[in-house]
Amino acid sequence: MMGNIVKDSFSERLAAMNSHWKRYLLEGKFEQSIEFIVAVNSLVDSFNRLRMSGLVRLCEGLENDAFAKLSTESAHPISGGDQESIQKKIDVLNSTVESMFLSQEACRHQDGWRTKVHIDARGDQWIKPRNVLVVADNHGFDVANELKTQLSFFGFKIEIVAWEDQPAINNTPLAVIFMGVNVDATEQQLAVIAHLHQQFFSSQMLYLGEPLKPESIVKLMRAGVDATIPIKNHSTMVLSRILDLVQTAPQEKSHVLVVEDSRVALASIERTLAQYDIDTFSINSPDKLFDALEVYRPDLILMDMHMPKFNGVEATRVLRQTEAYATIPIVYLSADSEVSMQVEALRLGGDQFLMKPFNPVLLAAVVEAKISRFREMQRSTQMDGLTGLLNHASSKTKLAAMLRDLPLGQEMAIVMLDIDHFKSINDAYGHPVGDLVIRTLAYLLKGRLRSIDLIGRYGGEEYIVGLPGVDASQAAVIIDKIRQDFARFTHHYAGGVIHATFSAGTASYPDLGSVFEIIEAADNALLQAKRLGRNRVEQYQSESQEAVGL
Ligand SMILES: Nc1nc2c(ncn2[C@@H]2O[C@H](COP(=O)(O)OP(=O)(O)OP(=O)(O)O)[C@@H](O)[C@H]2O)c(=O)[nH]1
Repeated sequence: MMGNIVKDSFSERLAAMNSHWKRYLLEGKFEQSIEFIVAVNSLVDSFNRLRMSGLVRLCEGLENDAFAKLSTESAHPISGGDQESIQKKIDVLNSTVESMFLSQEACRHQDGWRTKVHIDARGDQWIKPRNVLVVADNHGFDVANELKTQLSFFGFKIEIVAWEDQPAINNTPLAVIFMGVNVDATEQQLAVIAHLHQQFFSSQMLYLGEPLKPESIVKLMRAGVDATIPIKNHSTMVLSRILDLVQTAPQEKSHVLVVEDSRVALASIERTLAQYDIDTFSINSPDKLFDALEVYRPDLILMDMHMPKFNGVEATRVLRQTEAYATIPIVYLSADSEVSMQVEALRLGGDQFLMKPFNPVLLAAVVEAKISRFREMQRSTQMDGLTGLLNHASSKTKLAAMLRDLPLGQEMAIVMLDIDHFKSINDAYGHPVGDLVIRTLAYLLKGRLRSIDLIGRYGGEEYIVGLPGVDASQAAVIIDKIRQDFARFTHHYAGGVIHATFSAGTASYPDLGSVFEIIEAADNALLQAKRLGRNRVEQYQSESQEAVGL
């Protein structure tokens, strides 16, 4: 299960943190306390990647307390009172994680990549149950109800309560949305926010209100609000925030290629990076660099400056001449403190210089920061700015990779979708309203399809979807449900409301063998859907070369 992959990536870190703390309690050594702090820090990072802001805060509270009490070498073992204070925070963290994942597992239906996906194309598997709590007053009820209607199209269960009511909720909500329609939050409302924040620590807290003054925003944040959203933006911003929460896929592990000829230095680098869950592959000479890059495909190279044959800067200059490695981050390690040499090394293509012996916390922080910026940069070239979906080129590349990695015997459907008469929407209501419709369909697809599915913006008002484990006719059923809901969806804009529809065509592997053929066939089925009157889904059938409609 995808949920388990997410859980495993940090449950291992949580277990490591607990075991470091137990070891410290037994022996009370300074080094063990540092290992414990490093493990807490790695857990913060893990929750950060998963955007679990509540758990991040809980962990940071523990980290700060641990730093304050454990970082003085002469203070060890620390007093019983200090141990108890840290223990309490660890207990709260453990029980919050446990209760949160028990409730999430109960309502999660996502399947993993390599498991056979059991398709019930009629069923509710495709509408993921998610609950959102909305807190509103009389002025906000209209907006809250409108939000409820909109979010329910995306498969959310919304409960609206008044500010003064106590919500009777058993499961932690994915998000709590506070409506502050007319004025700044009152002291009582801030108290309600703080109370719900304490009760649902891991939920995303959003405040939807009039444009707020910075001091009002600070007050809300102190009470536990994660983000404030101007009310006029609500339909797009709230949807995108909430869909981001349910779409967060586990971050891929970071991979670092270490080029280092000293065995001692290498062992220490590998141990440090492993503690941060960073994978390493090591070579002892730069002449093996290209072979290693080819097989390992790292996100960063950690390179010793002084090695036999040729040095780190020369190796970097060679690498930078190859297009594939022109931007990969390179961090040098060196015992040489001469500034002019460091400046020259950076000028010739390196990204950062770290001194040996290195500080483990700093090494891991530099490696993670560089990798995350590198990935962000790669992402921005792969993503469409308006919708946050994959763009045309990367959709095709990813679909080819999905087909290549498809488990033996599994089908995969590709769907082409196109909004109907979109030109006339633009002409009648203007480009920004057209953009809103484009974005809403993107959100609807993101909200309704699984996180293993591929969703791309193929052209202006055209989308491409890849559904592993699904054949063309099952895909047609799934997309047809989304089509019906999209046609009913009310798009709100400054001048009123409009409705829009889309047409779609489906085709699948193994009826057709290559991504190119499947896309072409799905596109033909889409054209057929347009010819037959639009607002419908057609399925490509290879035998008759005729598209079959639903
Ligand atoms: N608002 C907006 N419009 C876009 C964008 N990209 C493309 N378009 C417009 O989308 C329209 C596409 O129109 P057509 O390809 O003629 O098709 P259509 O009007 O949707 O008609 P059918 O597809 O035949 O139902 C063009 O007017 C483009 O200018 C975008 O990012 N935003």
